[in-house]
Amino acid sequence: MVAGRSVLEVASDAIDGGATAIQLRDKNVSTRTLVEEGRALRELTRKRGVLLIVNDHIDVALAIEADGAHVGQDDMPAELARKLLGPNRILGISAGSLDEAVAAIMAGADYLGVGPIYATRGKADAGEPVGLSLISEIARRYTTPLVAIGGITAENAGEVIQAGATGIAVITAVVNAEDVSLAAHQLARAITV
Ligand SMILES: Cc1ncc(COP(=O)(O)OP(=O)(O)O)c(N)n1
Ligand SMILES: Cc1nc(C(=O)O)sc1CCOP(=O)(O)O
Ligand SMILES: [Mg+2]
Repeated sequence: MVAGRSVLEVASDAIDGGATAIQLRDKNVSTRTLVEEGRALRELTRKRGVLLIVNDHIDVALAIEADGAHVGQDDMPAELARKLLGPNRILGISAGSLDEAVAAIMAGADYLGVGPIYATRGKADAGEPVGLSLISEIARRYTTPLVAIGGITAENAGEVIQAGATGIAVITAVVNAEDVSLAAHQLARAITV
């Protein structure tokens, strides 16, 4: 459940609003439950033609035939994640510094999750905001797609894209919204150039 709504309902409404990828990120459930959520999301995302990425759990990503997985600096090492996922699934890797970005690109990241851009309530251990300059710095040097994350709203999403991000990843501004579909729509509009 997310803010009183099922994971499936939130994802479906977000897709209605324009989300092009859904990340299954649930820190508080058993692997069994994660697989159940993942299977339901796989069916939904296939039907709706959007990507499904599993956070942290490469085994679950493979088990539910997700499009890919996302790992951070404390998760499965990137090289092993790539090996386990194979060449065809999407591998996203978190980067909170230029050094981490370079290492992730060398390890075979298909995209980088760069953040936290702004202060966030979506991740307790996210650390201090890195700001837009890290996005610009990575974008100047590399062509790997950059997904900006952390404190992103419809109000600041435009400047994040202007700085060089390819896309945005959002929790609070979507899942806590009264109207999830409208919130996703406003975010999608804010990043449409
Ligand atoms: C798109 C995207 N970017 C970054 C993260 C964060 O991953 P991580 O640092 O492993 O932190 P947790 O999400 O696992 O708490 C992400 N999930 N997605
Ligand atoms: C899951 C996550 N990862 C981050 C990072 O910096 O890697 S920030 C974050 C939380 C994003 O939530 P919100 O959209 O509510 O700020
Ligand atoms: Mg992680």
